[in-house]
Amino acid sequence: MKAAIFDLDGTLVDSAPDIAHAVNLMLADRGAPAQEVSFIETLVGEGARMLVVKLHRALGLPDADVDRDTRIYLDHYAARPVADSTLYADAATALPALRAAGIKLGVCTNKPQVLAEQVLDRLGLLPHLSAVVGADTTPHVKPDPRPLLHTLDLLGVASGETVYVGDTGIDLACARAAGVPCRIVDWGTGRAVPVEEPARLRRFADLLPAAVTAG
Ligand SMILES: O=C(O)COP(=O)(O)O
Ligand SMILES: [Mg+2]
Repeated sequence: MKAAIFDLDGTLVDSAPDIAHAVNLMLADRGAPAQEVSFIETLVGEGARMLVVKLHRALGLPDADVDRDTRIYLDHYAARPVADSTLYADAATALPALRAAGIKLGVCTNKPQVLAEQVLDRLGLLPHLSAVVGADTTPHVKPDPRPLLHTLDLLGVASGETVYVGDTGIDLACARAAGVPCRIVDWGTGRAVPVEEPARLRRFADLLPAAVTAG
């Protein structure tokens, strides 16, 4: 394996508290009731616009307001992107170890690129990454395979030489369409995704070549 590419929200970063904070500020702006973090977390993974589409459907808010409310939500989020977000599992130690083992690292997320880079920087992961591809880096978002294929290009690796690590069926579908092996994390929303045991990832260090040889 020459490279490992990670999804961001729900995979590397538990960003649900900050996303929920921004969503609830947007809902307050329009006089709608605040929602639980655990509910908002289930709406994440298909990009900011789809989050707002799903929220509007659940709350009976008009579709016509989706674009405006997406902008308001993203403005709130960009103003306070990393107040309560934390890294999942052993991300802080395993990513430097993977890089030290000569494995190229990238992120492919449906979060806007600049916001993704800010979050990754504040949580200390950005220096370990050779590529960050976001929702607006290419004209496409996951599950379209093209953002992931673009990440492979930036890393200079082929689909069979890498692994994509994610937390949703969107990530699985994207990886399958790109011909990239996929692992689904065993935390957060990843737990609800039905995958065979070999595709399950319990800690990032299990991606290390030594962990593979040790069985
Ligand atoms: O849906 C989003 O905004 C981002 O989600 P992702 O990092 O899991 O792709
Ligand atoms: Mg995710």
